[in-house]
Amino acid sequence: MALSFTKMHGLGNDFVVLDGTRTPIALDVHAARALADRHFGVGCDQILIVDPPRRANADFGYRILNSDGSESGQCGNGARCFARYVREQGLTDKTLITVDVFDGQMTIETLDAAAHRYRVALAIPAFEPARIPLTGFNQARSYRLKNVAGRPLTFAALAVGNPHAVLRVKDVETAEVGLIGPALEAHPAFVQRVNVGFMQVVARDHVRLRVYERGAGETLACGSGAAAAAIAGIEAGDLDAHVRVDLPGGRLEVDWAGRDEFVYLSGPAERVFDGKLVLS
Ligand SMILES: N[C@@H](CCC[C@H](N)C(=O)O)C(=O)O
Repeated sequence: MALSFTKMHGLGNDFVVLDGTRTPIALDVHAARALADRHFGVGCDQILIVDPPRRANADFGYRILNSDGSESGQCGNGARCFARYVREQGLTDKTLITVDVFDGQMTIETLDAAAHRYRVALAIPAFEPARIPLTGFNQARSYRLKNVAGRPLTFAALAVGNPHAVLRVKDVETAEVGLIGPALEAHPAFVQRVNVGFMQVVARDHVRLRVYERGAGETLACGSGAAAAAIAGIEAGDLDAHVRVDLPGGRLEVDWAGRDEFVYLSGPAERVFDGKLVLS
């Protein structure tokens, strides 16, 4: 049996995209890991599956699997690639699509089809610890853990469909991403693990960011991480409502008008190649 796929990326955060609208796609942890493996498989940070909608008002369903086989409720860079994919595969010609994600819905707008730029209304951020989920704390602007990889750590925490911790650093280049990232990702306070962002504030409308992603390690860009970092900075009073986020793979734009509002993420979506997997 052969399975068609498309390799895509958003600022180097790379994906294998599969169409599950015609034939249902079930990938267990082992199959997902094998597909995402950069040496023995196609290789990617995440696998994105386009599903039929789960609710009457949606156009599609969206499943996201990390390279370690775990499932996530959100992938911002993937959402832009998703929109490009469904249009180019002829699955829709809409310029505004509504997509069912794990625990909600998001809309994705084509800003410029020729330049492949998209804007995603990602989620209304959640700050309540139970919704992140983060245990052992009451809701606060910042949280402190005494010992993460031997260091005391202060961070903001929120969910935008998936969980994020955001740490402030002086310089993203020298941030201890490889040490703190995996230690906080797996800290027992985050019962479903967490994506860990390291944010350097450059100006009120500009940050630099690196993200150690849950289930994938450090990536060249993380869309939901960019949104979470901008929100954390806006909540702290250090950033304005429009933020340019520079990641190792390039720039994303985030807009957030405040509590109870959707956060918007804008950026590119690139198609790399199409292929066929022969499944034994
Ligand atoms: N690359 C993503 C986030 C993918 C999921 C994440 N690793 C998680 O487990 O929540 C993005 O662009 O948002």
